[in-house]
Amino acid sequence: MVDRAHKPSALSPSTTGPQPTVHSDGKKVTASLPSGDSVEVMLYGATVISWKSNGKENLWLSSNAHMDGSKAIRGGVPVVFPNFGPAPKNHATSALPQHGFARISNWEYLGTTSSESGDQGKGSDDSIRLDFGLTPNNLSDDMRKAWSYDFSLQYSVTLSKDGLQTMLNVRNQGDKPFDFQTLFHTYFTVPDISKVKVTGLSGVRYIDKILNATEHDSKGNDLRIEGTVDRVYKSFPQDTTSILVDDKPRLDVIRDNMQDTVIWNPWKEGAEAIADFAPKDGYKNMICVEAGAVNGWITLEAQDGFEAGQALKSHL
Ligand SMILES: O=P(O)(O)OC[C@H]1O[C@H](O)[C@H](O)[C@@H](O)[C@@H]1O
Repeated sequence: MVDRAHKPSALSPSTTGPQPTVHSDGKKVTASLPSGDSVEVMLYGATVISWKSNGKENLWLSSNAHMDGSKAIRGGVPVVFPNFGPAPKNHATSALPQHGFARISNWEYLGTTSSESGDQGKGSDDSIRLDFGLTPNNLSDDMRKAWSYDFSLQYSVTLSKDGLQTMLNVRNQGDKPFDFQTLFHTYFTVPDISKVKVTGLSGVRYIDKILNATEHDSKGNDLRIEGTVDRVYKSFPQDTTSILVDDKPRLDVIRDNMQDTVIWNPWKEGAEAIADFAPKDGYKNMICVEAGAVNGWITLEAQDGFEAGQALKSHL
């Protein structure tokens, strides 16, 4: 799957209608649709750093984010694998850093597929998929030693009008099972956190990481952010979590084969303590809604595969 030959960095122009454009400079892949939607993905971490709908940004990116591959990128959509949070002691992931190695490894760009559904006029492509791959060959020696399983990841980022889908395909290429967690650590930008409501949490139990990881029942359907929030909502009955601004839908996160969602805002104190979080009052303009499989571990048998993801919809 990830051995697929590299594809050309730009699609050839066509006479059939407006076409998506794709550009890769070896560090970043950028794709745009005729509708004014665009996405930028760094090969470092396969981190989506920008997703625009109609030219308007949906994601938050720290102005102090490290873009040189020296540290996980603070903002956008970092990919968490194979452990979420600090790795537990006495576990196969114990020697790995917080949130694993996927967000701090250099991925390969595998190529592009565009498709037409006819919505934007005859002959025009209205979605474009960018594929990225990661295998042990792409890991640093330290990471390979710390987690020595034979795996492959294919990460597909599909841009469509008002939508972005991210799908992760995990394969165990080896002869012994491994356990993993995964999550899309999506930082959304919002105009004013005091006007934000998160819905779709009704009836979901959560682990509150700032209350000694104690478990609670969500009260009511809506969550307002009025201080530090760091919660793992687990085993959702419903697929969609939404961000509303002034009671109007702004963004939807639709899980596909992922049961959990982390809601995180570091607030003032947290932002102060995170060196690459800038500006320091940026917590007023962001919220992380992180779809994942992080409550417990997924065991992948030898030669088995797992696929899961999220579809993001923008109402901007
Ligand atoms: O600072 P990072 O390693 O990027 O982690 C940022 C945050 O990620 C998740 O949302 C966790 O639930 C938080 O506990 C953590 O602080």
